[in-house]
Amino acid sequence: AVALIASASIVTLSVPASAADNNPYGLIEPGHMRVASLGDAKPYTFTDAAGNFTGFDIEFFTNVAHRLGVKQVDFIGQDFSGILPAVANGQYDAGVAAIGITPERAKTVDFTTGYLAGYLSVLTRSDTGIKGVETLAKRRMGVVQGTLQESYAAKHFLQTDLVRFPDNNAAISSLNNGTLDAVFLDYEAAKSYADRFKLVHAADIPSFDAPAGIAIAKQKPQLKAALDKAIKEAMQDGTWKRLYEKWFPGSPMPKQYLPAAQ
Ligand SMILES: NC(=O)CC[C@H](NC[C@@]1(O)OC[C@@H](O)[C@@H](O)[C@@H]1O)C(=O)O
Repeated sequence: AVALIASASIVTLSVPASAADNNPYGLIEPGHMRVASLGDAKPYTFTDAAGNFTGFDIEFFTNVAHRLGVKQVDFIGQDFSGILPAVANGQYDAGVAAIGITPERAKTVDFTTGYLAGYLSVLTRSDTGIKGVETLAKRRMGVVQGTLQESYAAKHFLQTDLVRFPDNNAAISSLNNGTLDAVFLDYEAAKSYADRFKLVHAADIPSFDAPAGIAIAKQKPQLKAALDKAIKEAMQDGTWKRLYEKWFPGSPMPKQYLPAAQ
């Protein structure tokens, strides 16, 4: 038999050096970042009265992006459950919204090093009699789809009716109109909604094993390395501490993000 020797001609598409140079982080648009975030997770990420995104995560990320030389950072509101898939498919350069780093989520996206560790909190009304997690049985509790609160509640609050919502606002309005007995969300957001609507803090569950990180698409090692470096710099020069005190006044401060003793 005649052996057909296939001559594989290897075509190397050489990307012009300039293209690689002016977009080392593989951004959708060089020098510009499109970031998926939330409008209703005050004080982490939210839109103010003028419709501008602000909050701890927003200001911290913007500071970090500027350290990468990225001048223009645009935040776009998304339902939480849509953020990671949209970051993974390149619709956004990053996802920033107090997104806890977990092995499950790291199958879809890559995360930077963590920048915020805190609690998951149960929020209720003063008339429900809910005092702690033991009093959640047979009650209706709202969670935002795709959050750690959803997976934690599904695993641990087996006697509780879980109702899934696209965002915090929808869940909180159901709590306020009485169709829910509680909502399970992040500690600082719970505090903000409690102040605004005279709601009551019922329980805090530590989530230190899943600190919030910046979500980026996989296969972007230069972007990840640059973001990690900038995050560490922002912690070391006291930026992180200043922003934490600005947005979470009076809250216990995790030690691991403070300037290391020189
Ligand atoms: N913005 C949201 O609704 C995110 C909800 C939820 N945040 C959990 C968390 O990242 O919030 C910030 C810190 O307290 C972390 O320790 C915590 O895991 C999550 O990642 O699912």
